[in-house]
Amino acid sequence: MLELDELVRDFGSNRAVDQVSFRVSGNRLTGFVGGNGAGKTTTMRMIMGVLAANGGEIRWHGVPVSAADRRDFGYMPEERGLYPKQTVLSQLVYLARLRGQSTADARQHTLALLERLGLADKSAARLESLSLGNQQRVQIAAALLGSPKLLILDEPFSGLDPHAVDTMAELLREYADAGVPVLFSSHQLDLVERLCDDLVIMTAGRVVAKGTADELRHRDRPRYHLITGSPAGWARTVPGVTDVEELPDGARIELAAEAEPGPLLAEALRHGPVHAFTPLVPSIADIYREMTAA
Ligand SMILES: Nc1ncnc2c1ncn2[C@@H]1O[C@H](COP(=O)(O)OP(=O)(O)OP(=O)(O)O)[C@@H](O)[C@H]1O
Repeated sequence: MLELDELVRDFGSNRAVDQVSFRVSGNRLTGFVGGNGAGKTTTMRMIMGVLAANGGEIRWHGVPVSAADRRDFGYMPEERGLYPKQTVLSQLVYLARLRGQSTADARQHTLALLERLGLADKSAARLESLSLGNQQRVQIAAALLGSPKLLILDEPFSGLDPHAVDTMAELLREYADAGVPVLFSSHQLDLVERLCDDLVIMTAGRVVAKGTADELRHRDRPRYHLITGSPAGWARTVPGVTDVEELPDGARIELAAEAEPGPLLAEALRHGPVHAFTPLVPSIADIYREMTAA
């Protein structure tokens, strides 16, 4: 498990990362979201040791992370950084060898990864001759070389077509299932919703929400959509109801955190037929908007 404990980073007078604490656990995909300039990349760079922290601690399996630990971390940096003029295969084999693999293993592993990422026919091509999405896939392959014990991926899905997104999502799930903690940043909230087990939301350098996706979805007061065929303003008088948004055919109703929906439904039935009574669970995008609203 990776733990960030009160991490701080300043650029001059700008505190880009402000007392950031969260965990990235094995068997979990952790989505890292936040607006432009929220501090995600800076946090990831500190995890990788590319940037020093001004305060706080990063622990790997309970002890401060070392340079040797970081050599086992797979990293896809925001600035990408492979060589445009070199062929795909030669630079990936070179990187795998830097991670300690023999040439034969490096080649075999690289070819298997390229096959998996749909790039088998591009292995002899120069990186710069590939489409942007395919260059992105090569960057992903670079992060997965060797047997990474942790994956830190800065916007791994940007620029990928839907099939590549699915392949990438499957691949990340396999790493997580094998016990590799995965932290990935993304602005694609639908994708984060679909993929992640845990979520960290940052705004202006601070973590404003974190937890399992389910915890965050059910953190708020429960809300229900009631359809009765006529405005349900009467719901305001039901014990436990904290807010009613009347609709032409019913209402959207909020209950107090601990309130049960039974009395509300019973009262609705007393007023006439009930066509629907549905819990309204916020999406990750709803939660994100609420947590990052100025
Ligand atoms: N090398 C640097 N020098 C000065 N300021 C920096 C540097 N790197 C980042 N910053 C500042 O730190 C803050 C956080 O930036 P960061 O790139 O970490 O955000 P981010 O959440 O990754 O944003 P995005 O989603 O746009 O990539 C911003 O105010 C940014 O301008």
